[in-house]
Formats: sequence, C-alpha cells, structure tokens
Amino acid sequence: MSNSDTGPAPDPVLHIQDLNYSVRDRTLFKGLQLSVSAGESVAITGRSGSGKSTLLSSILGLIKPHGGSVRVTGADVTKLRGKQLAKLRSETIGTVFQFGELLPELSPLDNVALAALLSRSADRADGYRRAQELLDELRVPRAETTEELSGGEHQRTAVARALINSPELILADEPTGSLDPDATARIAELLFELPRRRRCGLVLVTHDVEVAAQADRVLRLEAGLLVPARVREAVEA
Ligand SMILES: Nc1ncnc2c1ncn2[C@@H]1O[C@H](COP(=O)(O)OP(=O)(O)OP(=O)(O)O)[C@@H](O)[C@H]1O
Repeated sequence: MSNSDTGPAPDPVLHIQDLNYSVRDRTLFKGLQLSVSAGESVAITGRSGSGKSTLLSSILGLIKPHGGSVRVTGADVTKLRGKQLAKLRSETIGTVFQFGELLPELSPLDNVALAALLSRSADRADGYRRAQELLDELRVPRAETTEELSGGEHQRTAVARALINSPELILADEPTGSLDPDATARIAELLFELPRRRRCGLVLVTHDVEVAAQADRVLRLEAGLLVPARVREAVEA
C-alpha cells in the first residue's frame, strides 16, 4: 500500500527552514522555506541575481547561511564540517550543472566511475561496472574523452555521474542552459523522470518556461522567499 493510501507522509529529503543569508549589502534569503519529498520535482525560477545558485550552494553546504537550517535526509548541512559534509554530499546529493562540469581529459566512463570510487562504493571493479551500466542506460556512446561528446551526451554523462551513488536528492542548476531545443527537451524529460523512477527529490533551477512547466511544483525566488508561481509569470516577470 502506498503512503498516499494510508500512513503519514514520509520525511522530506530536503527541508529548509527560516534560511537567512546576505551578501555584501544584499539580502538574498529572508526566512526562506522549502520542503521537497522523495519522488517530487521542484523547479525554481526567478530573476538573474535573485539567489537561485546561491540557494543550491547552501544545500550543498558550500556557503554558511546567517540563520536557519538546511536538512538533507534529516542532517543539517549548516552544522556539518569537513569529512562529514563531504560524505553527505557524495552519498546523498547528485548535482548536474549547466556545463556538466566533467573532467575533459577523462572518458565518460572514468568521470562517472570516479564519483563512485570517491564515495562509499570504493570497489573499483564494481564502480566501473555500475558506471558502464548507467551510461548504457542513458545512451552515452563510448569515447576517449568527454570533449568528443555532443552537448546532450555531455549532459547525460553528468546525469549518470549524479546518479552513480543513488542519491536521495538531485540538484540541477540550468542543466539545459547550454543545449539546443531538441537536446533540452530530451535532458529535461530524463531529469523529470528521475523522481518517479528512482524516488529521489529533484530541485531544478531554470529560466526555461518549457522546462519549469514539467516540474510537480514551480516556485519563484523573490525578495528572499520562495513563492508558488504560474510558470509563465515565474520565468518572465
Ligand atoms: N561569492 C560571492 N561574493 C559576492 N557576491 C556574490 C557571491 N556569490 C553570489 N553573489 C551575488 O549574489 C547574488 C545572487 O547570485 P546567484 O548566482 O545566486 O543568482 P542567480 O539567481 O543564480 O542568478 P542567474 O539567474 O543570473 O544565474 C548576485 O547578486 C551575485 O552577484
């Protein structure tokens, strides 16, 4: 029986409460709240400079907020340091950025396997086997280096790398920003399938109306808060 039939809703994979953060003289977050469940996708839109990427950095523990908590699968990343934070990041969160951020001189397989070897799944043969399976599933061709890949193949490799440690949460920052319309549609479809197929949460930052429209919820970052938004006004305002 599913959770929607009976019991309480599961704990969110991401729970941000009362987040406050300022940079220079600008207040980026003013009591910001966000909760994302397993199996749910959330698109975040907002004007350039409103703080969308900074919000993802806060979830990764790359910046320390001035107040509030950021819980990922229950652990408050604002309280974690060093090895504990690195472990949470590599085991629990997968990231996909605008340009993939792959190591250009390595093959797609090495890029994905490396993420496995750097985390809990330290067994080399197993890491490479799982990496190849994922790349095959995502239809990434074999190549000597990632520089040989098309834009879409590059981003599919980045998605494979994000998935290799079976994360509970995926963060994507303009994942289709460098792609043509056809590749954008295919990468967006792939990303939005993940919460349903793998029961992870997905937080995706985008300026693209068509991409945002595929999320379960669309929120707009505005005046330091996340507010529910209709897609067109969210992206264009
Ligand atoms: N390390 C930093 N030092 C100083 N200012 C910063 C730093 N990081 C971000 N900022 C500022 O914080 C604001 C928010 O930046 P952020 O990149 O989060 O915006 P964004 O909404 O993702 O923008 P875009 O849509 O253009 O990518 C900007 O005004 C930026 O200049």
